[in-house]
Amino acid sequence: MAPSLHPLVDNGITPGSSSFAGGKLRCHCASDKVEVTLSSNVAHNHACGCSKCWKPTGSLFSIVGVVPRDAVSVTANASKLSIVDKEATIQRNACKDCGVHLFGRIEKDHPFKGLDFVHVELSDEQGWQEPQFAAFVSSIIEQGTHPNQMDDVRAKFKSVGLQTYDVLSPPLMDLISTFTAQKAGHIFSNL
Ligand SMILES: N[C@@H](CCC(=O)N[C@@H](CSCO)C(=O)NCC(=O)O)C(=O)O
Ligand SMILES: [Zn+2]
Ligand SMILES: [Zn+2]
Repeated sequence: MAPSLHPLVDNGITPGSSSFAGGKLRCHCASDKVEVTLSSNVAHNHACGCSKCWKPTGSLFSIVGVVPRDAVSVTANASKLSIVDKEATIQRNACKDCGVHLFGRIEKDHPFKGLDFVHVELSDEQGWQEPQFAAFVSSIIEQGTHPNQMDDVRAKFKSVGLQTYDVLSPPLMDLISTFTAQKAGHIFSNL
């Protein structure tokens, strides 16, 4: 049987709703769940194959999107949260008991500072933006996927309509490079 890419991808993509304005994320604990309330839908939602993003058990990919950090509030059991790696660019706040990542925040100077990374599958509401692309696809090899499986993985994403990238999508790569160029003194009008 083919390995699961992610439950939100394996059987085809369900479109989200453009009028959806957010909802609640909850960790996997049986009781005293950490709850995070989002007052916005996500953007740039994507499958991520990197080793750092939280994935459900048995899945090769995470599904992760961004929301403005002002749209994120911890509304229950905040004391169970702990930062996985304080040195990482994205400080992933995980539940100490079940390990689920509730939100990832960037504190350092970075093109994505101001955006928090979240996993919409932690919500039981419908309407979240559907995955738009697959990122860091080759990174799954670093976690043990055999290189000869990569054609199948990329073909599966293609079959559900998702483009694959080995870093991020072109719009996000352009944002990163624009930030780097501005730091170097380039001035772009009409951005
Ligand atoms: N091959 C590495 C890649 C790790 C990586 O750079 N991950 C990206 C994407 S996370 C969501 O798209 C990143 O921005 N990381 C910053 C951070 O995690 O702090 C691997 O697989 O580990
Ligand atoms: Zn938990
Ligand atoms: Zn990732």
